[in-house]
Amino acid sequence: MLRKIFIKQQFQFKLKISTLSDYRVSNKSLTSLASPKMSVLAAMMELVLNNLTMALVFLVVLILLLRYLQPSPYSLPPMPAWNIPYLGHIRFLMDAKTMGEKMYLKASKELKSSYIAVKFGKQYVVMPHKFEDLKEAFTSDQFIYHGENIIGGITINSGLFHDGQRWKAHRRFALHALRDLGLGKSRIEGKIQLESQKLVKLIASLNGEPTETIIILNTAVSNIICTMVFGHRFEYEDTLFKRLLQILNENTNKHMRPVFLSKFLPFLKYLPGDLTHAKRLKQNVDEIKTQILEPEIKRHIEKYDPDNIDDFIDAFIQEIKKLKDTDEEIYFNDEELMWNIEDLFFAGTDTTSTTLRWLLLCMIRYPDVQDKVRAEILDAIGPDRPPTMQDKKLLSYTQAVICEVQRMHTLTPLGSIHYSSDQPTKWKGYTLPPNTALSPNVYAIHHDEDHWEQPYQFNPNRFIGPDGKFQKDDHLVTFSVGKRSCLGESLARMETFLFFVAIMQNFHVKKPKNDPIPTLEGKLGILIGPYPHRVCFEKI
Ligand code: HEM
Repeated sequence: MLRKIFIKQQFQFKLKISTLSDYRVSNKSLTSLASPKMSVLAAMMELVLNNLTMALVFLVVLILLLRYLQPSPYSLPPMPAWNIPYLGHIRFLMDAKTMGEKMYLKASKELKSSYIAVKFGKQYVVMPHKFEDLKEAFTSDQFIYHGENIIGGITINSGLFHDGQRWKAHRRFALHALRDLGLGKSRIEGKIQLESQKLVKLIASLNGEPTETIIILNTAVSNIICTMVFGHRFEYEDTLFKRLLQILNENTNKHMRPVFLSKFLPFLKYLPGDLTHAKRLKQNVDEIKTQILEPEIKRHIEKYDPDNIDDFIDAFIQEIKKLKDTDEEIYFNDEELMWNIEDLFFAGTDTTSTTLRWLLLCMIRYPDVQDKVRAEILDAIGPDRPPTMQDKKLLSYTQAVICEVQRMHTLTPLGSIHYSSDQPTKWKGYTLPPNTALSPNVYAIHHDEDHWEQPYQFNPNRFIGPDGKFQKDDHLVTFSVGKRSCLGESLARMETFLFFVAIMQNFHVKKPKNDPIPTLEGKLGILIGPYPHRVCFEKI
């Protein structure tokens, strides 16, 4: 073998010499002016110069290749094939219809591992596909970060979605403030009841004419956040309010997904135009800030009365005053207040209204289920009395339907992305690189055959226990788990229940006679929601 290599090298050397002598013969201008030794040197120089570009390209490729092949001090869970150098598994991001959840599930099955890793650009992402692994990861402090908020080169500021001390201070404050303002108590329940009666009135005024549900449901749901944050609701025709809803809707459905994707492929921000939608998102956020939030905050500061804390803004102003000259002062000022309100609107509007839209769509697709829900409601509370949270225990089937819709139509199939710290992290025997992302495949968890019987079938009865009563299931992780789980979970549950029951108590939900049957496939945005479709509400 060695001999073969030696002969090959001798042959290549001879070839080089002969190439040089050929070159000397052909290039007379050089050889005629110099000694034979000099002419060989000059020919070599020219050859090198002529091939310098090639050599440079070769060198760069070699360096990149060596860096790519360099053994890593880190180890990762099994990775799917087709990891393109420097781009990674971008094929998983290419599906225009889904977040790739089904492809990751397929990869996890092929790799025979319930957790896998993928790479986008330089970013490693670990993906648990089982409830137990998600719970373990999110209830520890290992993946408690949400990562940097500089996206597409633009700072998208945030209080409640931030990290470290700032996030802790804001989350603690928001939980206390929302509780003191009546979350979990009858105060907020009364406001939701009032809003649901307004919604019922609005729907009744349509006289069974077909309507898109996005606007009316968004209006009702965001009025609850307005009541909590600003201390007042808006009339449905209010121009400013309509614009606020339009912006919120645009951000969730058009801008937020490309912005989040650009977190993984940061080079996109160098391309011309606004490919990442970051500029448009920022423009919208700024409009909400200047047109709605700043005037509201100003109004609250002017009328502030410490003995009359009515809403979230009042409570925040009180906190600013309380924490003046303390270490936490930096987290409580007008600017931080603004970001906290933005977060509450962003997190608390489309999530709840999209859940309600899925519920109504499923009632159209499963009329027997709709009839059973209505029969239960009418039997328990009759046609006139507005529902209360006390009625929940009487409405087991209705609760089961809500859970089944949340399971089948997961709003966030890849959950919310968390990150590890800036140090290597030990996880399940692997050493993950600093700032590894963790994105749970919630779709896979909600369709796990080892846990759910016939997971692809719509069957509310899976949430009914042997005693015929509603039975909750921890594997339904709509609001996530752990320290970063949804801050508005109890509000969202209350809203979903009270709005849904009020609609079912008053109307038959149908598709318009000549419209096609609305699809159960989801439309991709930052959440997965139903495709636009029209609904007829027939008064009972
Ligand atoms: C059906 C409605 C809702 C759903 C499905 C939902 C779901 C979620 C999910 C999956 C997360 C991510 C948790 C994680 O990072 O592990 C989250 C976070 C959050 N949600 Fe909700 N949510 C809903 C309604 C609301 C409402 C009404 C509010 C506000 C009042 C709200 C406020 C928040 C906030 C502030 C966070 C960030 C928590 C943190 O990082 O500490 N959500 N939500």
